[in-house]
Amino acid sequence: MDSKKIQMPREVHIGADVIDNTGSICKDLRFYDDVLVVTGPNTLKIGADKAIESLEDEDFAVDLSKINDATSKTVEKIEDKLNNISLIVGVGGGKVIDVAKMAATNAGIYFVSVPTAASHDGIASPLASIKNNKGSVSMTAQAPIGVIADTNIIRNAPFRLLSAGCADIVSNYTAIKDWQLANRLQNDSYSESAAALSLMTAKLIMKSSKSIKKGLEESARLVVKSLFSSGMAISIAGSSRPASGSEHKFSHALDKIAKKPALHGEQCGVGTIMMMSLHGGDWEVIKNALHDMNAPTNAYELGIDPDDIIEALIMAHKIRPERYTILGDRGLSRDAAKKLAIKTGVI
Ligand SMILES: NC(=O)c1ccc[n+]([C@@H]2O[C@H](COP(=O)([O-])OP(=O)(O)OC[C@H]3O[C@@H](n4cnc5c(N)ncnc54)[C@H](O)[C@@H]3O)[C@@H](O)[C@H]2O)c1
Ligand SMILES: O=P(O)(O)OC[C@@H](O)CO
Ligand SMILES: [Zn+2]
Repeated sequence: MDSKKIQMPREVHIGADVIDNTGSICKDLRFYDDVLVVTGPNTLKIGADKAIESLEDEDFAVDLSKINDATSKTVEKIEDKLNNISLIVGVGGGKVIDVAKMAATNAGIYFVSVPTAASHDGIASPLASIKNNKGSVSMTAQAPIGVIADTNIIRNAPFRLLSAGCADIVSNYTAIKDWQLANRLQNDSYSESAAALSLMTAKLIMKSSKSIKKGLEESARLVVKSLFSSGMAISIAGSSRPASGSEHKFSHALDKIAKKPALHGEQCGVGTIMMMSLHGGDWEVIKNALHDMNAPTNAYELGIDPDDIIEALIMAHKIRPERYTILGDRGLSRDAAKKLAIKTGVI
């Protein structure tokens, strides 16, 4: 049997105000050289400023880069700024984390993940979703050496971001069904332990759907821990298969088609409702749980034109065609796509 490599973070810090310990955590991780902090336009004041202050208090020389998207061009721009830098600290949402992770991987240096929102399960995973001229590509990257998730910042982030994180976890249900199908029909390699961890995480978040509340530290902590364990399922599998199937293809297609896409997790949640119906599963349970979590369940709540939903359903199978799912090789016809979206109340 082939050998297997599993990458995990070395230290994970979850709690109120842990961002103020960024400097000492980086010292404990044995870093002492120059550090580049990567952040986004909204997250500089919310998080990056605090991380920089803490790093400077511990005598790190800190450089700063602000980014707006997660494209391969932006990754290259960050790589160009890495002279004498031995560590990148990414402070922000999923796009910031992915760019920082990918640039550090390409440059052969380390990366610390400081999520300011619990909106996606890439906070600790060894993958980065980067857009290039072919669309979104899931790229192998180094797992962060450390994760610093400040639940005070995360609980005060717009509640929509937390709901999106829950929906990204709910999508594990259809991702696992797709993975099992690909294993049966295409002999794709499958990991029982990765699938079990991914499903257990999705079940836990579904069970808690009514108790996840705006502004609560306990809710922020629960979602961060669940995103972390979903990311660990990705680590064990060595690919995003335990957390990304047909519902993610639909979301990636919407990112290409919609004038103003919704949040990644929100789109994946709506995709899960429809893909669960295609799998013959209980899509109403998924829909009700998403509703309880305040996540969108239809085109109107996503702020997306119903015609774009249909187009994305028709295009979805062409995204990452090597990843076999319930959409098969030919995907949905226009009539079937329309029927599915109407039946599930998405349009
Ligand atoms: N690498 C992986 O394994 C993985 C997993 C899941 C998702 N992803 C990727 O992550 C991205 C989605 O992440 P996202 O939903 O965070 O999107 P995003 O990075 O675009 O962030 C959404 C918005 O929230 C803002 N924001 C973040 N924290 C905030 C805070 N505390 N207060 C106010 N605003 C805040 C950001 O500035 C941004 O405007 C997608 O590109 C997706 O493909 C990657
Ligand atoms: O490989 P992708 O489809 O980008 O998926 C990664 C992540 O979004 C899983 O939740
Ligand atoms: Zn996702």
